[in-house]
Amino acid sequence: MAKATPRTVLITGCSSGIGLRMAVQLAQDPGKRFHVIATMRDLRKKDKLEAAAGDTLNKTLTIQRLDVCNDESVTECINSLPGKQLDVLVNNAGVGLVGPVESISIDDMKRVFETNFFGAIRMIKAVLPEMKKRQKGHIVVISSVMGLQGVPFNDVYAASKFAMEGFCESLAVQLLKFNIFVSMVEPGPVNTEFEMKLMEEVARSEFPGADAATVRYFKEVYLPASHEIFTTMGQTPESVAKAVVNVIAKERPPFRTQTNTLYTPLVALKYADTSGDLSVGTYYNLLFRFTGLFHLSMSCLKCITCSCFRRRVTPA
Ligand SMILES: NC(=O)C1=CN([C@@H]2O[C@H](COP(=O)(O)OP(=O)(O)OC[C@H]3O[C@@H](n4cnc5c(N)ncnc54)[C@H](OP(=O)(O)O)[C@@H]3O)[C@@H](O)[C@H]2O)C=CC1
Ligand SMILES: CC1=C(/C=C/C(C)=C/C=C/C(C)=C/C=O)C(C)(C)CCC1
Repeated sequence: MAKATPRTVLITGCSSGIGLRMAVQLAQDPGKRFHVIATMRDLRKKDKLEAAAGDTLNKTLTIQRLDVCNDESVTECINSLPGKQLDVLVNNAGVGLVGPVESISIDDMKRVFETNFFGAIRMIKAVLPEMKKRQKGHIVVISSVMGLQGVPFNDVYAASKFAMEGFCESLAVQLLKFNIFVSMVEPGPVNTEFEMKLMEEVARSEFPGADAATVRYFKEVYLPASHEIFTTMGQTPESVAKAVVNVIAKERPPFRTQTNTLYTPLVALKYADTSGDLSVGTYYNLLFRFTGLFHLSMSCLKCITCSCFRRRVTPA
């Protein structure tokens, strides 16, 4: 039987982290099912991807410039594709933002929405006409657990991911009529440059406009706890990439995929109590009341939700 033509997959934000790993895993697919257009806004950063891509470079993986915040850049990149056609779009490019809201300028907040929300929508708008014409396509969004459940001091970042979730939940229904699938991938903390970039910004800020108590809660309570979460629960970008490859490979891809089972119970709290008090109260307790016991409570959480525990309760 003749081999199927590889599907063209365009990924945004491939200079580092999850984007880079997704690009490489798809390009190295043993069945050669994909041709990857790995994009980044600054081609001076392409060395790391080139090295990781190895001999797939310019075979199953090509690198192109694309800034999701720039109309011309997006048009130029899409127009350069044969027939302007794309089978899978992976919206991965994203930026974080942490800190007390009082100290964050509206311009900085807008920058987060420009990338995480409008950037992804700019991409979706650019590929939809062709996908609809061909009645075929898959749009993947690297959302976050913070697109489902807020986390203190991440208010604006969480809002940008919630916005994406609402947008895609609405769009997915209409697109099914055109045989186009939408998939949200929701990782918990992932050990990429993401956290380091945030910590660099935090180190530079003097938190203008925020009161001393809030700054103290942020620096002395939230930051160490958050670091602990990345250490105890953080996934590798490779494992998130693997989850995305599985989603892309499915004939009927799921709408939602959480990649970190350790984090799932924290998200589930809001569905267990529709008043929302259970999740707000639990986050409050974890952050402010059990701070001394934080390490222990995280270990308990890990124990309750880890896969070895599940294995014991699954019938043989
Ligand atoms: N790390 C984590 O804990 C989690 C991350 N996520 C999400 O995963 C995605 C990838 O993040 P991750 O790999 O961790 O972080 P990285 O910081 O390693 O990667 C982010 C990527 O986005 C790119 N990017 C930023 N702005 C633009 C833009 N305007 N146009 C094109 N590319 C851009 C960056 O490029 P450049 O190098 O030029 O800045 C970089 O390649 C993001 O959407 C993030 O929100 C979700 C859950 C958890
Ligand atoms: C779970 C939890 C916390 C931190 C969660 C963090 C830091 C999650 C990070 C998720 C990321 C980085 C998603 C990216 O999109 C707190 C508030 C410390 C204490 C309460 C319980």
